[in-house]
Amino acid sequence: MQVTVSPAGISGTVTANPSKSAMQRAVAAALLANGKSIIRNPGLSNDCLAALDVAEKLGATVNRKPELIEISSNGIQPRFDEINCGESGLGIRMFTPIAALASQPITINGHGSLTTRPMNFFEEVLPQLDVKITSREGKLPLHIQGPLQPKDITIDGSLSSQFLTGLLMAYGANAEEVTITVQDLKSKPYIALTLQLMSHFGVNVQQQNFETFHFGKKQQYQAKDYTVEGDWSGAAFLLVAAAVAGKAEVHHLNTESAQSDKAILDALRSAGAYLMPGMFTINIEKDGLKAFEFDATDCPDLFPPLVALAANCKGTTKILGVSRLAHKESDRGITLQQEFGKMGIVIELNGDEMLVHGGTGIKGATVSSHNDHRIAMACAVAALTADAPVVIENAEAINKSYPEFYDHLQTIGGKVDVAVNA
Ligand SMILES: O=C(O)C1=C[C@@H](OP(=O)(O)O)[C@@H](O)[C@H](O)C1
Ligand SMILES: C=C(OP(=O)(O)O)C(=O)O
Repeated sequence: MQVTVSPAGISGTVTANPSKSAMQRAVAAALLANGKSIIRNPGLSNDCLAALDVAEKLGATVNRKPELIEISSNGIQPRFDEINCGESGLGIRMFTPIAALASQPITINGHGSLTTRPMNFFEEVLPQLDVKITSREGKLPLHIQGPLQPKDITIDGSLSSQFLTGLLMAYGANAEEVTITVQDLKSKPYIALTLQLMSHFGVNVQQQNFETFHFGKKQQYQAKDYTVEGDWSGAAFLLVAAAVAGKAEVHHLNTESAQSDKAILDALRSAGAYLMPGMFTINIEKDGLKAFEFDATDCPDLFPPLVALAANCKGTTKILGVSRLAHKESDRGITLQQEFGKMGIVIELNGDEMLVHGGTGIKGATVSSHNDHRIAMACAVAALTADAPVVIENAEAINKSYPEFYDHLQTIGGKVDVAVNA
């Protein structure tokens, strides 16, 4: 699908889409519980749909209603010997240890960019928990056979927090007096979100400094009623759109959320945007924008919207944390450099540092999403202040996290033309 976004002013009110990070965790917890859980404001992005499909294959019954989803479960009781996590990094890294709670052999698969993302962690760690595993040299498909036995273990958290999220969720089902110790954990707020979600579903973990995670007496996930929060990582694009091209009011964003990407507010403030945050509504308006510095090591998904923001800020913006981007849906440091380069914005990559030379004028161009949802959305936002339309190829990539994105952009004034067959 090809989408053309034309330069336009932004003005309007919109409600943030549901967070796929929260939704996927909730589906996993509902699967691990006994009884009927209700998920309100459910996400229907591809990653969320993949999580629902995995939950069904591992034993849950999913009943979709107009405003909510019911998930009934009796814990892990696989109905199939293969699960498919779609393109979701969180999905595969969370559901692999969960599937390993079963004693039967299971193949874990996925498609698209997920087939090239590293899973070596599991080969190092799962055998220590009595799980047999083979892979295609650290990549999909994974063949596992449990049952996973929670034990004291030390792991490396530097590549991704998602592996720890998976272990925490799986341990929650039957761990007793064991501790996970983590070295060099990145993306810590995502672990705070995991612990918050687990606690909502009745499993509490004692953590210290995000280094040790202790499970005391045996606990059990309880079926719960859960409302999915608005997604800061998707809303970041709308907020930046307003900051560079007009104004907007975005609803259903919790400023007290555990989501790491609410840090977009700090970056917008540093860039000089005019912000009026309420408890669940953010009002934002364009003001004199200036280059800024921001450390995105623990919120790597903010790089694409930050680059769209920086492209509009006069001067050189410095963003730290580039090393966190290599293994996402694309190698995002490089894809941002390439695609923004086509729009006339020079980006330098110096080790862990990204320098964006902004305020030089954004040019109309044909760009590629590299099948990466956040690259497509960043280019769409950059188009708002370009000198001519920007054509985005493989624009359907947004469906991974935010299928409503182009509609939402239009709701607040964006000019978006979709060529379905292109
Ligand atoms: O746990 C999660 O929901 C996520 C964790 C982050 O990954 P890393 O821990 O690999 O940074 C983030 O990039 C991803 O989009 C979602
Ligand atoms: C990297 C992302 O997700 P995941 O790792 O879950 O595929 C993302 O949403 O940008």
